[in-house]
Amino acid sequence: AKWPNHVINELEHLLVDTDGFNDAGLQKAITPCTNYVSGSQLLGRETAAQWVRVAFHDFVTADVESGTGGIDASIGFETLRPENSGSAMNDSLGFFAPFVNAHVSMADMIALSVVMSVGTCSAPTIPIPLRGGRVDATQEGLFGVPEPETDIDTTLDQFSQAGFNQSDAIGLTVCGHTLGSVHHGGFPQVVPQSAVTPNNTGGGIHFDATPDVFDVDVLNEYLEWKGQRGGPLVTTDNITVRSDLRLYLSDNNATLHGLAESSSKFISTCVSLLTRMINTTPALVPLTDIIEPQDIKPVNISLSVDTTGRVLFSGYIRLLSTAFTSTDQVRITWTSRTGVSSSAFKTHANAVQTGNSIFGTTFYHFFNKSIDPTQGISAFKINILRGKSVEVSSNGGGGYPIDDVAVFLPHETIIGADGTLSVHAAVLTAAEAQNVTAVVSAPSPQLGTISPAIVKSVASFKKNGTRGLYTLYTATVPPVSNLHQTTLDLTANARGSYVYRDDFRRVVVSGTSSTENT
Ligand code: HEM
Repeated sequence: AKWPNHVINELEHLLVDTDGFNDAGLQKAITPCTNYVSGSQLLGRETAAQWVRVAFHDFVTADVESGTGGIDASIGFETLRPENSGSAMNDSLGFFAPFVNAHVSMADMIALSVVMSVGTCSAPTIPIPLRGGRVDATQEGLFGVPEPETDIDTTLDQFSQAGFNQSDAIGLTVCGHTLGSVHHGGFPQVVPQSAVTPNNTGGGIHFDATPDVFDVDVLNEYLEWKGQRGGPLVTTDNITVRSDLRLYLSDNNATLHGLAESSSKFISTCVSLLTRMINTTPALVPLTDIIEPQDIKPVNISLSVDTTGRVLFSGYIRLLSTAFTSTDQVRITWTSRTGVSSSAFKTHANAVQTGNSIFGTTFYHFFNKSIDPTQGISAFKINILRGKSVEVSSNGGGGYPIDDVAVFLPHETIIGADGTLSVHAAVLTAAEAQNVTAVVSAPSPQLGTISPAIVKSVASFKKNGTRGLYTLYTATVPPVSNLHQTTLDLTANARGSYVYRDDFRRVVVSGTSSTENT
């Protein structure tokens, strides 16, 4: 996919920037994999396991024949149903909510969290391919999550409606139940009060000896009848709630014996089943290509127009250690507004900071360059210099596009005492803009779910002075919830039906305060 693809760039960021500079903050929640991010460690709960369970509960009420349900975050509206009991649902959606924005749906967060959990809680890393583009439901969906009490025929019917046959259902369940526990708190009919101890106040009993590792242990312990013997849903005294045992025995353990052939057979089957699970979405929801870690990634690239009318071009180039080293140098070259190249149109990006990820080390390079506004800029290329060799990254040929006609100025946003925003933009005067507007996308609370809805509104800009070759514009935006997740797409309609855009900009940059002057 050509840059910029905001969905892919955002999800790639959450997946790859997991530590150090520009850490997106997702992986830390499950590091180490025993961690519980939503409360006391003494509860015996595990965030990584919760994330996988949430995805299962969202997915399994899909009706693939009619093309409804699946991973669509409808689970947020369904947390009061007995079939979704336990703390996993609201813990997870509550943790994901601050990550949601105009291009990151809650449904994509649910899918991404499975990839993150399985990838983080395995060594070597088990990679589940991630696609993006899921759309959030606006209301609850069908019932139909199998419960410990559910009889085997109903359970298999529920999986079948979601597109999973008997051996898929057995496989997916044993794959899920390699992580985490069944808790007395939530499932007292399965786990007795005696499991509750001062260090395990939620009364969790593991499915296998390694509840924080995505591995074949659960299966081996069950088949060899040792350790946790498959866990509480196999071994509980309450026969009615031995749902895993009923499921595993429904084909006389044939599926499980097949999976137990080797650890790699187990892992590859789990990858395939979990991939199908997270890619089960309502019909007509097209998913993106598989999101690969980008070796070379432009990050936070933006233009600004300063008070003297200078155009400032800035951003980061992130290199990944899978293809580059810390000593590789980065140079940016660009073409003018009309597409002309010049040896003068270049700048260095200096190595600033690094981070780590399951995909390698990230090397961030920063640049901030003043551009001659009479020449402007329309596209840039990234040159990586190693010794005498130069690798040019040109976004598939034409360069990375950047629009210098319409420029949003997030550093100049002013927040009034009542939360009203005054936002600013600069549009090249020569373009003779007729109409400057912005769509503001604010993740906002909605009734019935902890997951935010993206509320969109349109702001109309008015002329407000000039800066060099640019005309300044300003608009008023009513108070938004979640200011730091709110983004704006600026559009200037100009002479000759040209349309200029500055898309997916944060309305404020962190650190912006109401005292900043315009
Ligand atoms: C017949 C099907 C299933 C039933 C009846 C079932 C039931 C349960 C129950 C009762 C718990 C305990 C939750 C708690 O105490 O918080 C649990 C935990 C879990 N389940 Fe399932 N499950 C099924 C299938 C699956 C599948 C297909 C997956 C994922 C692919 C999955 C993933 C998990 C995970 C990761 C946990 C641990 C959660 C934690 O530690 O907080 N389950 N399951």
